[in-house]
Amino acid sequence: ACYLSGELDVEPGECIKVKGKIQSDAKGFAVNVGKDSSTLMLHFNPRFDCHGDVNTIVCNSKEDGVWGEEDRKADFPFQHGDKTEICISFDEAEATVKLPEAEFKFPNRLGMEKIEYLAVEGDFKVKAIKFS
Ligand SMILES: CCCO[C@@H]1O[C@H](CO)[C@@H](O[C@@H]2O[C@H](CO)[C@H](O)[C@H](OCc3cn(Cc4cccc(C#CCN)c4)nn3)[C@H]2O)[C@H](O)[C@H]1NC(C)=O
Repeated sequence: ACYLSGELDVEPGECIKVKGKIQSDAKGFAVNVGKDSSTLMLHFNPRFDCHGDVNTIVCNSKEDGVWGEEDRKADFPFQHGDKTEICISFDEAEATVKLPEAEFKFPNRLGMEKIEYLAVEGDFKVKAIKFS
């Protein structure tokens, strides 16, 4: 897992680019952004085969340690072993996850005004993280 926490200050309109490689035997991985590990604007969790889900992206928020309502996306633009770049940005209404060939939206349920915490977990090898 790779965590950057507490010292980030990503504001609306700015983006976090996480570049890396999905492991060839990946079961799943997650990119979490928010205030800290208990307060997440977005838990972006592509599942190849875990928790009973196959090739499904599960998104959720977390408020004071309590998960919100899950949002399962229709598209699954990932394959084992893929190199990819995940760009996360947000505004007062929603978070946007831009991938090379897909884009997902998730409501900014907590009305967060900045991202101070980033964590990448699971079967994803981080090559670079850029803020722009
Ligand atoms: C049908 C009745 C029951 O319903 C199920 O109930 C489960 C428990 O609530 C939910 O699952 C939880 O869902 C939550 C989002 O909502 C979260 O993803 C949370 O995981 C947090 C978490 C993150 N990490 C780190 C990490 C991340 C990714 C990869 C790895 C790896 C690896 C090495 N191969 C490790 N560890 N734990 C998950 O447990 C299911 O979706 C839900 N299913 C449905 C259909 O509703």
